Amino acid sequence: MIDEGVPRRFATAAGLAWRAAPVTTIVVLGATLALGASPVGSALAGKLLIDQLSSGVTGPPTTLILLAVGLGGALLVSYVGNAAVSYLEDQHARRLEMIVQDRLFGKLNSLHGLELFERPHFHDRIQLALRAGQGAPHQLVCSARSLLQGTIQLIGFVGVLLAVSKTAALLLAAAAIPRLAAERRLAKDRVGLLAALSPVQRRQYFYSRLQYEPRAAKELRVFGLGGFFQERMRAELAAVHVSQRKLDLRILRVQVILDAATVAAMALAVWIVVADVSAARGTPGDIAIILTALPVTASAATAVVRQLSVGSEALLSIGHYLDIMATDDHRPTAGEVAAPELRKEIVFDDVWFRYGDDLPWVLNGVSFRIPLHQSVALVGVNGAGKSTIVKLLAGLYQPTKGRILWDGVEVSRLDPASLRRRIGMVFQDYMTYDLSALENIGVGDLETRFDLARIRDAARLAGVDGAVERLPRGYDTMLSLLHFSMGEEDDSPGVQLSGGQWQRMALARMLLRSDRDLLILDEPSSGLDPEAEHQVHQVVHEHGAGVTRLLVSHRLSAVRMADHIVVVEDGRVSQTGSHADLLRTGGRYAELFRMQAAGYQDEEGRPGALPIIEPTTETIGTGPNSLESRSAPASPSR
Ligand SMILES: Nc1ncnc2c1ncn2[C@@H]1O[C@H](COP(=O)(O)OP(=O)(O)OP(=O)(O)O)[C@@H](O)[C@H]1O
Repeated sequence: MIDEGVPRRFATAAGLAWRAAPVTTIVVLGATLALGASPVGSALAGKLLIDQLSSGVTGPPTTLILLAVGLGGALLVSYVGNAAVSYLEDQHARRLEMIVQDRLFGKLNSLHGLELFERPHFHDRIQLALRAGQGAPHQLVCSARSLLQGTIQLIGFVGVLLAVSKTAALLLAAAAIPRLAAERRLAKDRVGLLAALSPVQRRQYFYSRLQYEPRAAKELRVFGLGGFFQERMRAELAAVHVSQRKLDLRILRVQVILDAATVAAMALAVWIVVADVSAARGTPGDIAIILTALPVTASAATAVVRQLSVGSEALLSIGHYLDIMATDDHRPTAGEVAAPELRKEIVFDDVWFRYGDDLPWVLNGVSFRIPLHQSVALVGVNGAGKSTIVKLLAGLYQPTKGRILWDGVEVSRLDPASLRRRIGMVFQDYMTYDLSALENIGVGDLETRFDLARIRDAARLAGVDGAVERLPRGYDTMLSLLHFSMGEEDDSPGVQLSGGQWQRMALARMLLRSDRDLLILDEPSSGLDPEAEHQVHQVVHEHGAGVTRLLVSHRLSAVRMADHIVVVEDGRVSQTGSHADLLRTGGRYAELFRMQAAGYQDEEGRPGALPIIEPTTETIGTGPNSLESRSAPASPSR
């Protein structure tokens, strides 16, 4: 929320500006003082020149020369100085942008949980903070500079005006007061509108992206949805425009009234001075300086008020930046203990969880154990809570009630980064990065991301090495439909893998971490054909032997190899045991298993063309049936 105090916001902006470029800040400050004084200097030099020439007294030529040089110098400072300061400000703005961006993204990357990233409000706040972060500190620095420059100018000219005519000076000052109040109000309205429009703009962005993203292009064309989303995008944009137009109209109305009042005050002031000079209460130089000073004073006053308004708008926006920087992960105990090597077991002890206070319970007291060096498979129907269990174990959410224990220490007390270094994981909704094939696997372990030999080993185990080798640039091929073009001319379509091949890339990414304490595989083979799926599980089984594993799969033929099977129903554990135990005792698992097995049997009850797969000793990556000798079905898990 934007409830940070103005001094705090100002201190933040000034601190950022100073850290971005201290020398530039000092130079700009000095130049600002000179620029603020130069118009007053040139006006005074002009008045003195005119008075000197019109007095008829022939003074020494040195006075005239000095006045002319002074006038020229003041003009030079204001012209050249403005260009130089504007150059320095642009440099300053870039450094400021870099610092603010570093801090904002540093903050976002330091948030360990997923909760915040799934909230629309948080996304709106990020957008506002990014916008504020990019523009507001610089806006504030510029307006502070302009304010200083304008104030010096104003003080100088008001001094001149006071010397020439007090009434004229007071008149102009009076005209500036309502402008000040109105601009402050409008600044608040502008920032308020920005925040109010954020959700609308988010939706508009979402609908617009759908119309050009390659991932959505298929369905949009097949279902003929282009016009539908275009219309929705249009409606959101129209709503944005209506609100903006309302504010623009209000600003226009206020400004027309204020400008008219200023012009009237100026006309009155000129009339007063002209009357004074006609009555021999002034000199021709007074008229010259008043004619220069009046418009400059009026525009300096307007500029000062405007800069106050721009500055306060920037200060309000900085509230959004501070808001994100102050965001916490609601993890009061996290980070106290570095995750130790797993020596005994992981225990889910009466774990309850729901995704929000107003949402239903997803886990209702889940308890089970994952003993060291053993494999546990989670089984259950869609929505039973399996992926939620997995995400809780990885520390991406915290249990609402109950405990998850890593060798007796609550996972919520462990430093999340150290915990994740001990885990290798494949997600059900794995990522497909717009990076090279090498990096797509290499990001699984950043420390060895350029170690081609290790990456190839992982790819071979996952059965995708051959497919990658056949790509136009092998492991250096960019895997992206919208690949990062190498130049203007390079507009060839990017390379994409099939759904199954992508899944194997995700598996290879995890296999780079197969030396970790715990491997978590959430539906690692859903996009693979049955034989490939069996082989993937075989690899995980053989390669992961001796590693503690948690596996989620709907294919019960794949989980039967697990040491323990945990059946999850409606957020509860309904059965545990080995495959044989569970078949013997009957119940939900036996029911599901028989149902799936029946699908693979012919009418006489014999195994059909796709048998329930028993573990074999076949090695992945070699032989005619190796994964990579066959192309995977194009059926991504998402
Ligand atoms: N981020 C989320 N926010 C709110 N609800 C969620 C979220 N993720 C999952 N859920 C809900 O939690 C319940 C359990 O989901 P979960 O993904 O854990 O089930 P699952 O057993 O893995 O299902 P599947 O077999 O379909 O993958 C579902 O009702 C789902 O709607």
